[in-house]
Amino acid sequence: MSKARRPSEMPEQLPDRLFATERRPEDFRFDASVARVFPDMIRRSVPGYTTIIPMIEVITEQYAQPGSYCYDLGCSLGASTLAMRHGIPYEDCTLVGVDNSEAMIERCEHYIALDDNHLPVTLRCEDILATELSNASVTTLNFTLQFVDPQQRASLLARIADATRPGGVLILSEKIRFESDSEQAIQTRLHHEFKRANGYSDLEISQKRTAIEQVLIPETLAAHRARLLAAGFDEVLVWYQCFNFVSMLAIKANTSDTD
Ligand SMILES: Nc1ncnc2c1ncn2[C@@H]1O[C@H](C[S@+](CC[C@H]([NH3+])C(=O)[O-])CC(=O)[O-])[C@@H](O)[C@H]1O
Ligand SMILES: O=C(O)C(=O)Cc1ccccc1
Repeated sequence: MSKARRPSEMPEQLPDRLFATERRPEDFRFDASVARVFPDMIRRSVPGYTTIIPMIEVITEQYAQPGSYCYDLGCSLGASTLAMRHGIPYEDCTLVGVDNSEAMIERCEHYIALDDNHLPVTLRCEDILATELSNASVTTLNFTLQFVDPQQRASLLARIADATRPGGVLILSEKIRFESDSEQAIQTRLHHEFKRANGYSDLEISQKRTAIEQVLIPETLAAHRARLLAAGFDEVLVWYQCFNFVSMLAIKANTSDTD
């Protein structure tokens, strides 16, 4: 007899209890245990995530160009990829999602297949530092650059800017740090209060903090801005901020604007 399947092959999603009991300190990794709880984890941990995702659709609709590539770098389970898919108004655009976690990409394939929009999506299980980029109109790094080795960030952004057409954009969402120690302390406390309001205990907050310390390296808004401009973008603006989480839009001017 054939095995009963969950409706439409929906991957199993669990609540995030990864840090609820005492565990030995180990660096955070995007493995299968994180992939299983990821939708719950990111929604309860990142202030503004549930607003940023639908806005990625709005921004993509504004900046996608016919016959271009749209990239979602660090696509995880495809929330930002699907937002881009729904925003792209041209059938001849190519949408590419890239993530180097096999567990994420495997589940992402299921979510893409369940979605009601049928623009083809190519998923690459690759390092975004090595993935090929060209002819881009919209590229998204939705909370991914923060996990890249700081030494590698400038060359990645330069590669993205080089691959971006005139009038194209990079949507860059990041956890940031602040130059002022007092602002850093206040914004961090507010972020932790947000997590507490979403049901995380002090133990979960403190163990997760230790686990991400060496792998999620936040930078200041000024550092992001300067590096995006040096990489070849012409304008950088913040379109969203909640506590220490921001989303920026880096724009390549239209050639007609710069003449
Ligand atoms: N060098 C790398 N190459 C490829 N993938 C990478 C790399 N470094 C990290 N990743 C991947 O980047 C993703 C970051 S999560 C993105 C959320 C998604 N954008 C969303 O809108 O839901 C953000 C977060 O967890 O805070 C993970 O899936 C990593 O495997
Ligand atoms: O949970 C946190 O404290 C964060 O800073 C955000 C986060 C979300 C998902 C994976 C790693 C970090």
